[in-house]
Amino acid sequence: MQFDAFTQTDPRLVALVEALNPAQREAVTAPSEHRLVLAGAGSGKTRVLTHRIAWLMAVEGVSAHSVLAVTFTNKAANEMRGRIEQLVNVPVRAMWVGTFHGTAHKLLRLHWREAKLPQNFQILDADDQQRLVKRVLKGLEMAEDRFPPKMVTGWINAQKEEGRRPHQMADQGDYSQRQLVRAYTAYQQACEAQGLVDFAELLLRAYELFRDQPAVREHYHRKFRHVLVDEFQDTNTLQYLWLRLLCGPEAKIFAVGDDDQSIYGWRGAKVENIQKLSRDYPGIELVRLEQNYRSTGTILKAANGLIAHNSGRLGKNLWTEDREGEAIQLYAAYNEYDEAEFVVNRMRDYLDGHGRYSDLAVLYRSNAQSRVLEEMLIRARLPYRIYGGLRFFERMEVKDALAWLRLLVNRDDDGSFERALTTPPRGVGATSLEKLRAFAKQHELSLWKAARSGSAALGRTSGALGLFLDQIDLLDQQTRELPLAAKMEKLIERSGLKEHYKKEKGEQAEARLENLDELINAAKSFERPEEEGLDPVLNFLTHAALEAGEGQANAGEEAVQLMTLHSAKGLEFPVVFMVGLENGLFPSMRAVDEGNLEEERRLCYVGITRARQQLTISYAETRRIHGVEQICAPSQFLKEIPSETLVETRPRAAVLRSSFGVQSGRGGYGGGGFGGGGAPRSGLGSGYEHGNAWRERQQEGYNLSRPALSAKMTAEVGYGGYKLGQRVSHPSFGEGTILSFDGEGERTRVEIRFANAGTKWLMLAMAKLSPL
Ligand SMILES: Nc1ncnc2c1ncn2[C@@H]1O[C@H](COP(=O)(O)OP(=O)(O)OP(=O)(O)O)[C@@H](O)[C@H]1O
Ligand SMILES: [Mg+2]
Repeated sequence: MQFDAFTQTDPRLVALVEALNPAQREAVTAPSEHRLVLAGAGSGKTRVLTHRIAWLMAVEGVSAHSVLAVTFTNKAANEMRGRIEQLVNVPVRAMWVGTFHGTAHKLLRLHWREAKLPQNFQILDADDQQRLVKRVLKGLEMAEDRFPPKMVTGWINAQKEEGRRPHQMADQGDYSQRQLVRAYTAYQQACEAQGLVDFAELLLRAYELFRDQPAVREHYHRKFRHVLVDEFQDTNTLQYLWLRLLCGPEAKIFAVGDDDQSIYGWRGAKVENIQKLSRDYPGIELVRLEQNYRSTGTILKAANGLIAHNSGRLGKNLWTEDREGEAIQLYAAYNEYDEAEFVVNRMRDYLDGHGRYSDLAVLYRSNAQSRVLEEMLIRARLPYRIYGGLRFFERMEVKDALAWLRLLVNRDDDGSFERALTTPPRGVGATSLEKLRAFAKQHELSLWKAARSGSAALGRTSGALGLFLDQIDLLDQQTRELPLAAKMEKLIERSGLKEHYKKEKGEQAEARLENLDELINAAKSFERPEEEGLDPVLNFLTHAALEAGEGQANAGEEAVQLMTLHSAKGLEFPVVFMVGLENGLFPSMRAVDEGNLEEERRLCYVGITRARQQLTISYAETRRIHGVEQICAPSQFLKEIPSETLVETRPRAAVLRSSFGVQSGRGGYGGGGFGGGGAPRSGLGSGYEHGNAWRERQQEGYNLSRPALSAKMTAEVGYGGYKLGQRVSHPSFGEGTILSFDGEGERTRVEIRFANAGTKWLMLAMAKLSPL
């Protein structure tokens, strides 16, 4: 049916199609055919999908029962349902809208018998799954060091995601592979026996249900006449196979996606599914949307320019009618604290102009980056929410490591005692722990004291426990004299936590290890000399406890949003900060090593295109990694973004920043050595001014290394003749590089990274340095 006929008859339908451009309208109102909407970010794909459903219901008389819509997150599913209800003005509870996992779960609940599951089957979450795999490995006498449970779990999940069952792999591969298949078989048997279903199994079971049960398949073939999928580029092999099975001969597929936003290849997503879809449904109508409605001209130009560096794209041309808008602000921070402070200051400026907290989003590559941002947001009393994740000090691995530190400080802290005793696991089981608890309670002792009592009542437990107690005492002795960060580092190593999380493998493990490293960085920042007199360990633990309970906004409350670039997919915000654009961080070292630079570039494209009006990009010239200040090179993506869309922002000379010892060395450069300056100040960012140094540097080929840059930016300033980036020699510590200064006059302190003695703060006046 053509929309024109309706525009005159029903005002609701007028509204439905009026808010669409001709290409979108065409996609929404076209007769039912298979359709693939392939279009760039912000071109209205999700909007078209939602309107399509509303149109089908309102005009084509399609019942809510016969629609299946698959989205990427539960949140997106809820929003989509709400939007459709608004458009058609009736509740659409009967409609199936959800994620792939959610839909599979629903099907298995409804058809547990055909799926050969017990009616009350339970979902195994990632932790439970891991534990079960561990038990299975033990039963098979497969050594944990050769087959770490985390690795085996990951392997099993990957098989399931490719649709492979153990029997299909029998007698294949080398010895290790055959052992893994043996573990998969036994694990699967254990799940079946106990009525347990893990996440990957949800999808595989649902797929097999459709494959093996013609009655079920045909029922859904009759039911679902319209199957709509958002973010199609990130479907994996099994999801695609399942979609194909779900769609009967009468069903029409409506898939929307963007090959330039495929960012889950590392998790098995196959962007090739886009071509596959065209091959498997030869008559499929391809729709292209080219007008972007989200971002300003400048932001779009930056995104287009960046993504043009990828090869093998399906190609599209995205434009906007929107005004050019402000230039993208680029900020070269001295270090991560300076970067976070800058972000918070810009947020304050925006909020002063009566903007809302929820307009603001900070996007980062790695989860661990949130810590410093959180610290600054809490200080600035800006409510924030971590979208799709936990606050830094609430993350499991961070709490695990802190439990060990707490226990060193206070052996009678029962919570920390239990946590440290059981993570990493050391063979003290639940029954033994129960016995210990009972004994402690009965004698009114802490768990530590109860365990130390060596009571016979604790039975066999005492062996493993005794070892643990001795380990804690020994660690305490060994680390007593160490500075806080070194102590933390040693604890993370010696407790076995690092090894424990390493075994997990994959992106998740990587994130946990990064968080543990970040914890060492956090500890380092508590070694500040100005806080001498206060015990840094206690100070640090108090800080961690307080931050875990502060700042985060409650659900529904207005808040600034923090999230990884991956979780930002599909979302949009008026003001976006993309932080940490440094080689090694973004693009991540791992991605580059593994040849996934193009996926990283797509991730950057996703980040840029989340912004509606303002985008600020930043990188730090130095960043603490493993507690050591490292000099960073700006991300290669910065070079790939058209330079005319960027303008460099820098602190004004008058604003010598203060609060975080390590960063105020930056004070030197506001005076002017760095680049051209001279550009008019923008109305935003009152403490900052904008220059065209960036452009000049680009013209220079932008190949200055960081030390060269640092030297350049401080060329005209310095403390007592010393400059940032300068090489110096110290009578005891040897040669090093100046990283920052703090304080003034006689009280000036200098931070130096020594080649053989680590990084140290010294009083400049006393330090007996000589320039090299
Ligand atoms: N025809 C239109 N008129 C006005 N606004 C529109 C139109 N089409 C889309 N928009 C708006 O543009 C923004 C981007 O739309 P949408 O989120 O649907 O894009 P998308 O293609 O799904 O983006 P992404 O690739 O990031 O998922 C939304 O705010 C949407 O409401
Ligand atoms: Mg979308």
